[in-house]
Amino acid sequence: MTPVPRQLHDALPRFAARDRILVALDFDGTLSPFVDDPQAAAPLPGSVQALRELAAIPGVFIGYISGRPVADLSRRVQPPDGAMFVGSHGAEIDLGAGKTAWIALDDAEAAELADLRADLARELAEVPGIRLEDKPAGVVVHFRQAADAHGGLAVDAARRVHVRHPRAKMTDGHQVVEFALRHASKGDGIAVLRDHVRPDALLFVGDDTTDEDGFAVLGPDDVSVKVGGGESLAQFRVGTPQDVESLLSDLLTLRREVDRCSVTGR
Ligand SMILES: O=P(O)(O)OC[C@H]1O[C@H](O[C@H]2O[C@H](CO)[C@@H](O)[C@H](O)[C@H]2O)[C@H](O)[C@@H](O)[C@@H]1O
Repeated sequence: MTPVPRQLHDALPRFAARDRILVALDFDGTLSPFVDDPQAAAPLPGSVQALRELAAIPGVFIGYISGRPVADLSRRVQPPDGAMFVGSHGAEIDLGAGKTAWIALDDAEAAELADLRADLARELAEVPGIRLEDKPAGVVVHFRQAADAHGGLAVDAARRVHVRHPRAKMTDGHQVVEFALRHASKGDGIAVLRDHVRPDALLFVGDDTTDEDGFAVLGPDDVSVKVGGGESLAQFRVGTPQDVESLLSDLLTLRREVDRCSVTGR
């Protein structure tokens, strides 16, 4: 684990000292390092442990916010009790205690998705190393395992398909192009979590283009952290999911101290 950058290190104690804090995390590229097979992605153990221990401290709430469907995300993150989930980039919500919003496509949307998927499969049939991932309201073209030139061909093919299916939202990600028939965003998801928890401050950590919608809805008391390079609205930046482990471990130490002082009155 590497130490968290100086400015973020200075901001964490203020965040940790607020009464109610919401710790919200993206999954792929943030809690989990990227891997070739999306089904093999797993959170780093230090982050899993820190989140479990944070969740057990009064006033701390944990939320996972991902492009993955909630059913996949909630199995994969090894969550603490009481954790909340935003999946499919904001289109699915699980706040626990039956407070859920699932995607149920109507017949026209289901037919559109089936057409879109078939169109992609046809266009990509001759491109080696491409994998399609199905989601409740969309489909993802993965080219992490393709040669660079083939990745370029896959992106071109995806753009051609998009012209024929303009109702779908197309988003570029890390070695993926994603199509979705429901146009929610991680900003929408964060708004739902905020409304539910009513925290004094919120920390959101993410690495991808879709996480920018989350950073965009944060306020002056909140803390935003981008993982990796590229343009970002986030206030702070770390390099890797291993750095996120360090960040969560530091936050745990700080919040334990806040809790200890509130119990002993010192
Ligand atoms: O919002 P996230 O939790 O960051 O999810 C975004 C997409 O992540 C997954 O794809 C990414 O991770 C894969 C596994 O490491 C990697 O192979 C791929 O190249 C990455 O783009 C996931 O498969 C998608 O469904 C998510 O939308």
